[in-house]
Amino acid sequence: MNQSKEQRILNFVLQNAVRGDPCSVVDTIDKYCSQKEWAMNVGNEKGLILDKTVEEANPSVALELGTYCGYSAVRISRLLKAGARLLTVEFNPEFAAIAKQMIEFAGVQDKVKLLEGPSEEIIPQLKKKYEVDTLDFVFLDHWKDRYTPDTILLQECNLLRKGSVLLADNVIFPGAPDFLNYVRKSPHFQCTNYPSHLEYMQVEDAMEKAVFLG
Ligand SMILES: O=C(NCCc1nnc(-c2ccc3[nH]cnc3c2)[nH]1)c1cc(-c2ccc(F)cc2)cc(O)c1O
Ligand SMILES: [Mg+2]
Repeated sequence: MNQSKEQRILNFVLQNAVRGDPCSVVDTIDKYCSQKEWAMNVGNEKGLILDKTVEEANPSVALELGTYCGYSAVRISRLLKAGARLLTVEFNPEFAAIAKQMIEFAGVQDKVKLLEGPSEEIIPQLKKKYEVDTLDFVFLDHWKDRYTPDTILLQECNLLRKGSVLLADNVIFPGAPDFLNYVRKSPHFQCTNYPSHLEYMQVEDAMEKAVFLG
């Protein structure tokens, strides 16, 4: 049975990155995906925007929607203060299995909890089952048509507080036009756009930051 692209990415990391070193895992994935096979990791250019936004928010509890191979889970968790945690949601069991190994190899498993299932099922469980009060930071990088319904669901579940930071990937390509419309028109969000490029390509993309105003 031939390997999946995601398995090839993981194998390249296991053979070329430094175990327990999140930066080397991130750099090794970027090396593979820019030189060998494109993959939908946030990448290094948008990754720097992600880094700055996480550092500014300095979250105690962060949520990621769309784990994929775990690139941004490793990237985010390497910046978390002691005791802070990242919950990351992945729908696809094959991706989740790869991400779990990627997270463990990077040595960030104590900061990251990987939740398998659809976001619309997991978000309503965060308070009771995963002991979340409110979320300080949310990275939206899952199916682009889920950004808006899940942003509404987060509010309905009282998971956002004044100052909660949402950061959305791919608002230009593949695009999340309804999400941009929703947060920019809502009186409950203060939005900032960060023009960038699609990971490993010269195609225009952007990230959108939406701070919840309560
Ligand atoms: O689809 C993307 N990302 C989503 C993966 C995912 N990984 N997990 C989920 C999930 C997780 C819980 C969910 N709950 C309900 N749906 C769910 C979906 N979705 C994506 C696609 C591209 C892309 C660009 C150019 C192309 F030519 C083709 C593709 C670029 C990107 O940066 C992306 O992020
Ligand atoms: Mg993305």
